[in-house]
Parts: sequence; structure tokens; C-alpha cells
Amino acid sequence: MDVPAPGGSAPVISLRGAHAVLGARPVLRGIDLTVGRGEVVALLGANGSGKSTAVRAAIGRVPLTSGELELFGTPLRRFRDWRRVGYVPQRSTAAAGVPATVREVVSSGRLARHRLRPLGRTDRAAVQRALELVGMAGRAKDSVSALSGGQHQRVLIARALAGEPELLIMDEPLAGVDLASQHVLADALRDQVASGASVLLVLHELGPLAPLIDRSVVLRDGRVERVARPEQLHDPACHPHDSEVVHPASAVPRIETGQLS
Ligand SMILES: Nc1ncnc2c1ncn2[C@@H]1O[C@H](COP(=O)(O)OP(=O)(O)OP(=O)(O)O)[C@@H](O)[C@H]1O
Repeated sequence: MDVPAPGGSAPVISLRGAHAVLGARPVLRGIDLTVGRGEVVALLGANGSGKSTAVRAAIGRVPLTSGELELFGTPLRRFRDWRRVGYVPQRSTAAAGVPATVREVVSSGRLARHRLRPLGRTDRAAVQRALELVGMAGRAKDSVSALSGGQHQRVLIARALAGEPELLIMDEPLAGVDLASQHVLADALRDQVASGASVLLVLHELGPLAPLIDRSVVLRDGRVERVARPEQLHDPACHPHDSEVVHPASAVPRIETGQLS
């Protein structure tokens, strides 16, 4: 049985009893993860605990050996509306070395919306807005290969924002990003959330994003170890397992809907 999200609408992500195997290794071992509409959920845990695999499973990029996944209330096998989802993978330099400008890379975030049609005025405005949100508008004409790692990360985030997704998934968006830029990203995210977006973030430290986070889900060895409010994780970067336990998510699914009280 699925758990209703706050407000009664279907959760944007509903992953239930997810198991996944990579190579011969069981990496997800029965994960429940629900993100309700308008919620900001942080996925925490030690290296190798399965965070990246869980978010990739949550968008169907890692097949489940058992378990269920629904996006916006639709089972994955029937879900087609990918323009509602923006995904920023774990830091990659995939676009580096490509002879593309910052604006071109960010514009590619509109692909799912405009397909092969040329960018229209609305598309261009969304691209410009995304560039401004991450503080990269001044570098729009530069080649991405001329950017630092942190700037590159901001461009990839802008690419996801340009698609105006209802669900934004970011895998370690703060990795290698200086504190000033982390605040820029926090402001960009706050803006998205204010306009109704739901967000799933993989993080090692909450940093300036802490005030935005409704719920933290801590993974350990491919399982949900606990679900907590951010303030209950006094130092998630160093001691993700020392914090106060609220409830195991699997035992108390109500918490997974963000109804911590
Ligand atoms: N392609 C793969 N083949 C086999 N094992 C894999 C593969 N990708 C990841 N794994 C293993 O799955 C486990 C979980 O990896 P995952 O990247 O999901 O962890 P993580 O929590 O995101 O870690 P980190 O904090 O280091 O990014 C690790 O033990 C990893 O070695």
C-alpha cells in the first residue's frame, strides 16, 4: 500500500522495498524512499552506503531486482513525462572538452521540452533565468572547458533548472563548491522550492542547504538507517550515525511522507 503524501496528492517519488544489484553486489537492500510534493529530502550516509544508486534507482536508471517505483503516482513502466524531472548526476566533467558554450550546455536542459524545434522566447528566458540563478550569466558565452570544477557544477545545475522541473534530483551538488557558491546554490534552490518544486539531494554536509531541508534520510549498507530532521543530525558530515534516531523509515512509513511532528 502506498502512503499518501502531504496534501493528499501522490508523492513525486515513491520507492518501496527497493533492491538492486550492481555487478554481483547487492547495493540496495530494501529501501523505502518517498518524496512528497514540495518536499526537500536529503539523502545522507557514508561513502558506499548506496546514496547515488538509490537516486539513480529512483529515476529508473538502475533496475530494481525487486520493489516498486512510482513517479508522480505513475509506475515507472508507464511514466513518460521526463520533462517533469531534472537530474544533476554526481560531479562529472562530462561536458568539459566539448566545444560548447555555457549557454549551449544550459540550453540543452530545454531539450525534453522543445525537442527538435528551435528554442523559442520562453525557452531562452528559462535558460537566462537559470544562468542568473546560479550566478553564471556573466559567463554565458564562455566555453565550458574554460570553467573551474565548481563553475562547471553550477552550469550542470543550471541545465537542470532550465527545464523547469517539478522534481529536481541532485547528487552531491555541493561537492567541490566554495562556500560563497554554496550560498548561491541554496538561494537558487530556495527559489525553486518557493515555486513548488520537490527536491531530492544527496549530500555529505547540509551546509547552507540545511534550512531548506524538510527531512534527512540516512542510508547505511543499502538500507535506510534512520529518518530525521536536519537539526537532529548535528554533524552529518562526520557522524551520520551518531545522531538521534527518530524512527526507522521502513517501520514507520508515515514519517516518510514528511509528517514529522
Ligand atoms: N557499477 C558498479 N558495479 C559494482 N558495484 C558498484 C557499481 N557502482 C557502485 N557500486 C557499489 O555500490 C555501492 C554503493 O555505491 P554508491 O555510489 O551508490 O554509494 P554512495 O553512497 O553514493 O557513495 P559516495 O558517498 O562515495 O558517493 C558501493 O559499494 C559501490 O562500490
